[in-house]
Amino acid sequence: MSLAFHDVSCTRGGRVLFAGLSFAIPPGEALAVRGPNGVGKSSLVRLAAGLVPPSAGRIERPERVALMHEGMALDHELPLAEALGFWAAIDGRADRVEAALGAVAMAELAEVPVRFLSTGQRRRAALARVIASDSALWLLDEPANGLDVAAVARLGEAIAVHRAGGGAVLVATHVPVALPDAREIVL
Ligand SMILES: Nc1ncnc2c1ncn2[C@@H]1O[C@H](COP(=O)(O)OP(=O)(O)OP(=O)(O)O)[C@@H](O)[C@H]1O
Repeated sequence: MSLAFHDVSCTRGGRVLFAGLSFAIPPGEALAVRGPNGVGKSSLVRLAAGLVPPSAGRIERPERVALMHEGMALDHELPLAEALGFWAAIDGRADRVEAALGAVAMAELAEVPVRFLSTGQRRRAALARVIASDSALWLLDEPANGLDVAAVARLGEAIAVHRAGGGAVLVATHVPVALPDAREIVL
């Protein structure tokens, strides 16, 4: 099992966002989390990542988890490939940077400093960081925000490749992202 929530409750700012939530994402599977603004999608992703504790219940996750959310956490001063390489080296996967840049169609931007990237390019760079990490579980919070149609399609392809290799994915999204056979939770 890649990720499992057992009777999980989430309370933020004294308000219960959800309670008694149970689901599992086996290897190779995807789960889409949908719902209106402020309902708790990002909070669910943060719980899944272990960044905030559940107010009740238990969460199982694999050792290697990759999180993509609003912040990008790439060094703005470094060329893109180097900024990605910093994190990939920590993950012991420095050899994956080139392929990850190719998967998000950014190979030609490898030498461009991160601070010059456009909004959509920054999202794609964040996805490249996830791809390079070679983590069993991807947690993607609004990964399609700011992406053009072609980039959304490549996001869908990257997810499909990850799943075909036995990876699991949780996607919180407003935008339709191609997730064939994905289960869905509506908060
Ligand atoms: N650290 C916090 N302290 C208090 N309240 C919080 C905290 N973090 C989130 N909240 C509240 O919890 C609720 C859910 O927030 P969350 O970001 O999980 O929603 P969301 O479904 O991802 O929304 P959106 O679609 O707008 O991204 C919101 O009302 C938010 O104000």
